[in-house]
Parts: sequence; C-alpha cells; structure tokens
Amino acid sequence: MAATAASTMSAAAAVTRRINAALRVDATSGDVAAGADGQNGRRSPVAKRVNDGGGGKDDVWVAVDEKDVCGARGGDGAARPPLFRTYKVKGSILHPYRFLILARLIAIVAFFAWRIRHKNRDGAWLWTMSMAGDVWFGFSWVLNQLPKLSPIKRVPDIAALADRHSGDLPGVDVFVTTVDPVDEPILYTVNSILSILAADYPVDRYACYLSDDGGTLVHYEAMVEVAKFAELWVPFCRKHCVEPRSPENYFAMKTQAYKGGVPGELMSDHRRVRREYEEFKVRIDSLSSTIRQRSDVYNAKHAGENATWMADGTHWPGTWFEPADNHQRGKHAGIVQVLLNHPSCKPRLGLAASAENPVDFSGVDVRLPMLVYISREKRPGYNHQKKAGAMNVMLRVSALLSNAPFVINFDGDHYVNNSQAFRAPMCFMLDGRGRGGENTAFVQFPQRFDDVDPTDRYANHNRVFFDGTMLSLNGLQGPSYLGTGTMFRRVALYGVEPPRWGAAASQIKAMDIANKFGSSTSFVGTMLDGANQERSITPLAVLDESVAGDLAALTACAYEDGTSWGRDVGWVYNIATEDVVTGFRMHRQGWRSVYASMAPAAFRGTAPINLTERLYQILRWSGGSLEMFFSHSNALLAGRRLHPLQRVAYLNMSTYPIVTVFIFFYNLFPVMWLISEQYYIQRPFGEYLLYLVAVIAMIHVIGMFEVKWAGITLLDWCRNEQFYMIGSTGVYPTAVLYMALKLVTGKGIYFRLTSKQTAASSGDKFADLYTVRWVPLLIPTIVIMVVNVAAVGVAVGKAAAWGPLTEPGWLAVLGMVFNVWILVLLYPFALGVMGQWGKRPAVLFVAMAMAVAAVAAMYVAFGAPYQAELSGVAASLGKAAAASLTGPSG
Ligand SMILES: O=c1ccn([C@@H]2O[C@H](COP(=O)(O)OP(=O)(O)O[C@H]3O[C@H](CO)[C@@H](O)[C@H](O)[C@H]3O)[C@@H](O)[C@H]2O)c(=O)[nH]1
Ligand SMILES: [Mn+2]
Repeated sequence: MAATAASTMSAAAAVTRRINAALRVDATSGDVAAGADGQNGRRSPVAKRVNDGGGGKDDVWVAVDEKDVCGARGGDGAARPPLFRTYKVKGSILHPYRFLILARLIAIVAFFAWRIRHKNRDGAWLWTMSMAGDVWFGFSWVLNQLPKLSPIKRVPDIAALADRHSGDLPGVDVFVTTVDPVDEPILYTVNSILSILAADYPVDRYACYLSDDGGTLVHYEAMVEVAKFAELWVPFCRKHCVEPRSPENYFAMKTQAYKGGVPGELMSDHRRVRREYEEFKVRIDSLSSTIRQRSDVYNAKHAGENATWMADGTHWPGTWFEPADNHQRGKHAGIVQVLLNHPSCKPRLGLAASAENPVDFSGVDVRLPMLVYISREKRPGYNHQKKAGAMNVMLRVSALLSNAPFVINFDGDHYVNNSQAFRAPMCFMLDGRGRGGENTAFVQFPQRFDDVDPTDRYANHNRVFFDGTMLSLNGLQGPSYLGTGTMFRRVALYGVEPPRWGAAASQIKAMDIANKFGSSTSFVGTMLDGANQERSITPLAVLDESVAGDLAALTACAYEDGTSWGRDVGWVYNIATEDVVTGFRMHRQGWRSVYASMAPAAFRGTAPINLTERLYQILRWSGGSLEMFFSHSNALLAGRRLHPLQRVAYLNMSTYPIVTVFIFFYNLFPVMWLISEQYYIQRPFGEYLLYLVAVIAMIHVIGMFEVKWAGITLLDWCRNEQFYMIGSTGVYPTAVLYMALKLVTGKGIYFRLTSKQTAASSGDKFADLYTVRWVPLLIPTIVIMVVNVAAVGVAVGKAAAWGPLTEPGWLAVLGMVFNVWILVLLYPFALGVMGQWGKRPAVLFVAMAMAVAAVAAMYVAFGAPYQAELSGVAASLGKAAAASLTGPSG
C-alpha cells in the first residue's frame, strides 16, 4: 500500500530507514498501521490514529474505544495512546442480528410446544426420538449462539507500539515442532525457521527453537544450512522490506508492491538471492543421500559399524539410518545444539558489494537471532505425550538459554506471513487498559491456510470455523484448536495465577518447587526472571559442562516423573487437543486472552488436502473435544474465575460432536421409505413443514450476518456447510462412538500425525487431493449417500407412477428436494472418494443419474403400490430438514 510513496523517497532517507528498519518498526511495512506518508511513522500518533480508524473503510465495524484514543494526552502531558483498537459490529447490523436470534429462539420454543400438543400416535417411538434430537439441536444451537451475541474485533496498532516501546520490547522464545522430515516435508520446516529468523523484531530480543521429535541428523543438518542461508536471506529481507519472509512463499509470488528503500537494487539482489535459494533447496533435498554417502565412507573405515555420521566425523547421537541400540526411533539420547548464538545488543552493519559479496548490505544490520536445535530424549516405556511433551521440553530448555517472558509456537508447516507478527501480540500484552496487559495470558491470531487446494474443497472449513465463530465470541478468547501461532506468557504456562506478577513471584516462592517443577535447580532458578517482561535476554557466555549437564537433565524423559508437568504446569497431557485444554487451564485460573487479527494475516500454514487426512484431523479434534468434556477440564467443573460466556463457549466446543449422532440418523432415515411406506413423523403435515422451513431459513439468515463480519465469502460459507455435513455423517459420530468406548474401556484416541506430503514430494502440487486412502471412516458417509440416491430414485419412481402433478407425485418431488440437498452437501466427499475420477465431475453426475433411473425403474416395475401412501415422503421430508436445524455449529 505504501510502495509508491516509499519508492519516491530520497536515497539518503532510504538508507537511514533501512538501518531503522532493523531497529524499530518501519511504518511502511506495518500494514496494520496507517498508510505511510513518507514520515517513517513519525507523525503524531494521535493524529494518525484518528485518521486511519484501524480497520480502514468499513461498513461493518465501528471503533468502541474512541474515548481512550482522544483522551490519550493525559493531564500530565504524557501521551499514552492505546496499543490496540477494539471494534464492534455496527448497530444497524447487530440489532437485526440479535432480533433474528431472539425470533428463532421463540420459533423453536413454539415449535416444541406445537409438536407436544400434536403428539403423533402412529409412530410414537419415532416421534419421541425425533423430539429428543430436536431438543438437543435447540440446546446446542443456544450454546453456540450465546457467546456470539456481541461480536468484537481487535486490531493491534503497531505504529503506536513503536512509539511507546521503541527500545524495550520484551523477549520472545519461538518454538517450532516437527517430527518427520518426510511426513512433514523438511522444506516447510526450513521455510518456517527462515521466516522466523527474518521477522521484524529486535534480533537480540528473541530466540528460535526447533524441536525434532524424530531425532534425525537430516533435520539437524538442515538447520546448519538454514543458519548459513539466513546470513543472506535475513539481511535481504531487511534491506528490501520483503513480505512474506518465508522464501518459498516469497518467490512464489507474482507481483509485489515494493516497500524497501532501494528499489533500484531489488532486481539484481532478488535474482542473486533467488539463485542462492534454489541451490539451498537442492542441498536440503539431497541431505539424506549426502549423509548416507558420508556414513558409508566412515563405516567402511570403521569395520563393523553401521552408524550415521556427522560432518565432523563423529557419531550422530540421535536416530540412525540403520537402527541401533540407543540410536533408533523412540530410543535415543537428548540433544541440544546452539546453531546461532545470541547476538550482541549493538547493530552490526554488513559489507558493501564486492566480488565475494554481490549483495550490498552496507546499510543493513546483519545480526541473526539465536537458533537452537533440540531433540528430547526418548526411551521405551515412557509416554512421550506427542506435541505437548515436546513443548514442555522446549519450555525448560529455553528457560536456561534465553528465558524470554513470552513464548510463541509454530507447527513445522506454518510460517510467519507478516513480519510484524511478533510485535502485534505485544500490543495486547503491553497495553495497560482493560483487556490488555499483565492479566493477558495469551494472544491468538487466526490460522490461515495457503490455498493449496484449487477447488478449496476441504481446507476452507478451518477458515470459516475459526473466523466465523471465534471472532464473534464477545471479545472473549474462546476455546480453539490453534495450538500454532499463539503467543503465551511464560509464567501462565508455569501454572502461576494472575493477576499480578508481583504476587506471582511470591506464588512461585511458596510453591513446592521440586515436586511441581522437577529437580533442576538451574531451571527453577530461572523462573522468577522468566516472568519479568522488562528483562532483556542475557545470553549465556559459554555453554560449559555444567550447562550441558543441566540441559541433559531437562530433556530427559525421567525429568517429569512425579512432577506437575502436563497437569498444572506446561502444556497439558493425555488429550488429543493439548492446546485447547492448556488455554482452558489459564482461563479457569482467571487469566485473560485476546483473539486478534491483522492484515496481512500474521501466520500461514498448510492444511491437509487429502480427504482421508483431513477427516482424521477433524476426528482427532472432535475426539479431543469430547475427551475434554469427560475430563477434569470440563467447563462445568471450573471455578468462578471463568467468565460465564466463556464457560458456555467451552461447553459448546466440548460437546459439539454429539448433535451429529442425530444428524447421522436423520440422514439415514430415507431408508425407511425404501422398505416401507408407513411412517409419519408429525401431523398436520402442512404446519409441520411451515415451522421447519421458518426455523431453517432463520439459521441461514443468521449465518449470512456472521459471514458479513467474519470476512469470508459466500463460497467459503457454502464449503463450510458441506464440510460440516461430511463430518456429521462420519467423523463426528465416530468421535462420539470412540468417546463412549473410551468411557467403557479406558482407552483414548491415538494422536495420528497429520501428514502433508503433497507439495514438497511430488511434481503435482495437488496430487494428494486425488488420492483415495480407503479407511472405514469413509463408510458411514458412503452409506448415507447410497441411501439418499436410492431415495431420490424412489421419489422419481413415485412421481412417474402418479404423474408429477398429482398430490402424491408432488409430495414425492418435494421429499426428493431434501434428499438432493443432502447429496449436494456431500458432493465434495463424493468427488474425494472418486480419486482420479474426481477431476471429472461429469462422471459423477452420469453415474448418479443412472443409479436414480435404475431405482426409479425398479420402483415402477415392482414396488409401486399405487395407493395414496404418502407417509414415507412426509417422514423423509421431516428428517432431512431437521438435520439442518443447527447448521454447522462447530
Ligand atoms: O509426537 C509428536 C507429534 C506431533 N508433533 C508436532 O505437533 C504439531 C501438530 O501436529 P499435526 O499432526 O501437524 O497436527 P495438526 O492437526 O496439523 O495440528 C493442529 O492441531 C493440533 C492439536 O490440536 C495443535 O497442536 C496444532 O498446533 C494445530 O496446528 C506438528 O508440528 C508436529 O510436528 C510433535 O512435535 N511430536
Ligand atoms: Mn499440522
């Protein structure tokens, strides 16, 4: 947005700015801040903020904290402008929205009353069951709707942060997790790390940690390569203010507005860096074979050995290609390696262009932040607690090495998309007003996905789910699955209670330290410091023997034995969705949190585009939610510190799969009128239909309102509806079944790593979209499709037998509408299970038409009783319609 303004600036100003860019926020690259006017963010903060209104032109949102902004010049003359802005939905939209919710509530209650007064006597069991279903539909809708009554949006003001905290931003420890260089392509991981190293945050105030749960040398050496390539990449990003700072994504972009200060040098620098990046990628790709060849050479020299060798001619302490004792998956030593040491506090300018350095970095700070590789110890017989376990090890190791008061986490396949992304949460953590400040335990940004799926079949669900529901949580941070991209306050992770850090210090002192946090006195010694957000990171001078010993102790499996880790301290264990429960523990203690957004999106990542992978992912999420309900993290058990609406939000989130059991049976119901034509669900049918249509129409209109402020398109919303139905017909009921089994047998859900092989490992980026992995999880949905196709066939048969203009024929067609509706919702699923054929949807339509024709012909030939038996149609109508009473409640 500011590109043209910036490019006309004088060269001298550009150089100053370049240096500044590394040291303080650069207004031209802070999209969230107002458009730059060439003043490098030095306009009066108040004037600027009054002008821009934060969200820009907006016909949905209005600022709620105008008073704070205008009153920012306090009596003592010191300006304390707010660091973030809060917006609420305009009254002209909000009031009709709320009115509709009320109207629907009344309609639902009236509908129940009507149904009870007109109890159906022919099919009492069916009537009772459908009543139970409808009551649950209504109840879960209320749970879902209540927290959304006052939608709020918060936007960080990065320019204001720069004004107020230019030299004293708090420290941040950035954690990245990965397990397998193949399942989670290593190219994503290196890009993730590079985007972090190049972020626009004071280099001496943050550190980056990679946890490699596979313990592979490939990951370690990839980090060595990253550290080398970063020397070119990071200054390049600073010099030209490029976005995003993940090279793969940057180079994939077609055109870009220039935001740096030396547009004349971009072309040649870009070409040069791009070539280096291509070479870097080749080295990353061949790491595995390089290491193998090297190991073969060494092993040949040391007869009888089958080790994996590091470049310096020593054994790799982690896992080997040929598994050996203490060098195999699930059984190896812990490793901590500092790849880039913590930089000095003073800027170090780079070299001028020369033969060896074609890129001129003479005006650019070339320091790099700290980079550490960690692989925790693995031993058989221990439950390693997946990601949560890895996070807790990182929390301890980082305490010793950098001990930043804030930590932020990324999955290996996510990257920093907006270089201001680490500054943005600070706007909330450091703002003293109401929601912000010391009581804020974590700040979360919506998870965005690269549009990896050309048809957007499955990936959009997340976007709608998170933005469409969470954004609106009354300004509350609701429960979520966003383990990645959330910035936490370290003390909150230690289980310390709010509100005040001063009090927290005495809390820590009063705690039964060793029993709670484990036996490392070095670690415990860091705890007080780690809570102090004014403290800057003081690097350890040398990693001497004693530090190495401490680190080994902290990464050991046995460290947590008999402690509170995984329960009251650190990320919570024994649940498939550790992130939700960990956030819940903080909320329950009375911590606050913020859900915020910025533009461009702070972080991006990948979502599986393969149908089966995606279904397993939501199986884990929904299973985790139910586990939460049946655990000590049940929202009903939380004390009074939990905000009432937040409690409702957590209840909704931990029970949402249950409703789909009813949806599942409703969708299956047409089977009834394939075998018999006996069932009435409710009479008089006309009135019943009227209620249903009203209730269904209203939920869709309410949904339209939410679409308006969630910043999503109508197509997104339709995809969401479709994916919700796909989940409701297979995954969610399965999760309920799992939960029931777990309650009986005590065995939990296996946390299956979400595999994302596609883009990196094959030529066709979308190959995975067209791969069917047959699993039992697909069966229920297929059955429902078959039943509904057959039902359509019977309806066509009826219409043909009676003539479409007769009453029975007409009702048959009407019934069919609902079957077709279900089929439309399941359409992406149908394409998914067709595999390669899914590229040609026409095939699906032909096959369906043939199936329908066949069933219709069979009905006419053998089935048609030629009597006025319409009940089947009626029943099918009612059931299918009721299925969408709640819509995607997520
Ligand atoms: O033993 C393990 C298993 C997983 N991971 C890492 O955990 C992350 C999440 O695992 P993944 O299989 O990719 O799950 P997703 O469904 O893609 O992740 C979402 O859902 C998880 C559970 O709610 C959250 O933890 C994640 O942050 C969120 O992105 C990845 O970085 C993994 O490398 C480990 O470090 N160790
Ligand atoms: Mn993931």
